[in-house]
Amino acid sequence: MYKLSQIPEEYKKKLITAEQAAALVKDGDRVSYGLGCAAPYDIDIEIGKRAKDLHGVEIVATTVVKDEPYAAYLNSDSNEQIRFATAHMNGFERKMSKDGRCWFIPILFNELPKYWENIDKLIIQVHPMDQWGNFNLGPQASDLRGLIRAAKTIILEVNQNMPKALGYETELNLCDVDYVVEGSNHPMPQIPNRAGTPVDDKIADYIIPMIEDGSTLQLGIGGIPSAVGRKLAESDVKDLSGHTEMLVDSYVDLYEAGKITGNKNRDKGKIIYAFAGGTQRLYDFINDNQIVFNAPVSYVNNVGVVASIDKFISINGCIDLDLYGQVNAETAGYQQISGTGGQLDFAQGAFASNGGKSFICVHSTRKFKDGHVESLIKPTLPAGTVITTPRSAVHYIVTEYGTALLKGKSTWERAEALINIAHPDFREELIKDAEKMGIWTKTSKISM
Ligand SMILES: CC(=O)SCCNC(=O)CCNC(=O)[C@H](O)C(C)(C)COP(=O)(O)OP(=O)(O)OC[C@H]1O[C@@H](n2cnc3c(N)ncnc32)[C@H](O)[C@@H]1OP(=O)(O)O
Ligand SMILES: CCCC(=O)O
Repeated sequence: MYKLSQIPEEYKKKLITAEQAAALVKDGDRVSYGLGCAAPYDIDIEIGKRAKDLHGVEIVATTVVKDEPYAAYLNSDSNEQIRFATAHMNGFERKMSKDGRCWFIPILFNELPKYWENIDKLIIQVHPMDQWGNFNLGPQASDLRGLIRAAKTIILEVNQNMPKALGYETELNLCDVDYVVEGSNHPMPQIPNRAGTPVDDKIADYIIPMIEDGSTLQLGIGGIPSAVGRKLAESDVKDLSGHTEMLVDSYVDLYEAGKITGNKNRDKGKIIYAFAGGTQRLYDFINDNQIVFNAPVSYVNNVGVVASIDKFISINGCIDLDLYGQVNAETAGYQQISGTGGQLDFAQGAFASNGGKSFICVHSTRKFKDGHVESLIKPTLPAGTVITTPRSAVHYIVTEYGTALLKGKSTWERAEALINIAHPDFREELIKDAEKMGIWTKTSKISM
């Protein structure tokens, strides 16, 4: 630790330009850009300028909330110069992956801080330093401590727009930092809540009556969880709390609607979260606010912690599922679309909670670019598909045709429950498939 009087001098000694920071990246380095809003802007631009002269650099980042390609990617020509890896894919990571430039790291999100090792340079954006020499890490405590532990060199890009996130393990002291860059204060990534489609709304309408007063909510990313948040804010349900991996604008809506009392049996009065992504309204809500409490994902997504919170409600989306109830939330065949993230953590934790429920939601069909329509409840999943939540861990599946309770159900009961919430145009075909698969009985009841 530095004495208070040493801090201004030490800060000056560590202050470098973004260009100087980028020059510290050496051939063969493994560089991390952190997670969520932590990804740097100015230093990334400078690394981009050097990209063609670099060899064998790997940039690892789990952006989730940022949908803007890195300059390091845009300005490099090949993996010989810079290659990328991520524990979760979003739009531009899917593009990098299609180009053969980005690899996926399969994770259970609650374990992520423990995975990190051999990070040569950790380069992240932070909130400006306070008088005690502490930099607030912004709203992504998530896995950052794991990265800090594993990093040989830590370079901070200070961004005055980064909200100050109160919580646990949210500060890094100047004495533990190697270099500081005062950045150009890029605005925070803006991710508005998705306007729900009529199908999202129908799905939300099935879920809302199953949420009791006094529940604690985890809402995931995507249109359906957003629709649930919006409709809950307009509903009669009351006395809600938040404990969520990703903090999104829906929580501000619920708070403003007077729905959040924080009256839960653990971390009373706090909305607990691992990382945030939303609009400026969300970042303003987070800034220096004791009500929203940022914590590492090893706590937030810990199955035991989630299980210990009564009436825990987890709502997440998926890409497709099969008649056994195996859920894929991350691939389209061989193509990685997203990631396991915390889906399995919350599915298990919510089911184990007293009065808890876990919902995995999906539209019954999808219309593809060439115009053909497929049922997203499939007899078996296509080759290459990854199982995100195994059938044993799935509680409720919800489509716009209703809810299917899978826990404790036999294979044919599952097939029956799932076909009943499949699109009516596909039910007959699915029954034939279920018969072939030996998971159908003559007594099964299906509404056509
Ligand atoms: C951050 C959190 O969610 S915390 C909660 C726990 N974590 C998780 O559940 C992680 C796994 N789940 C997820 O990532 C999401 O719920 C998803 C991806 C399954 C669904 O999210 P949504 O935003 O509703 O999905 P959306 O319909 O926009 O699809 C996302 C992308 O997948 C593509 N996609 C979706 N389904 C398919 C499909 N069957 N075939 C091909 N592409 C598909 C879409 O085209 C879109 O890609 P694009 O943006 O490049 O066009
Ligand atoms: C980084 C994990 C994000 C998710 O759970 O979707």
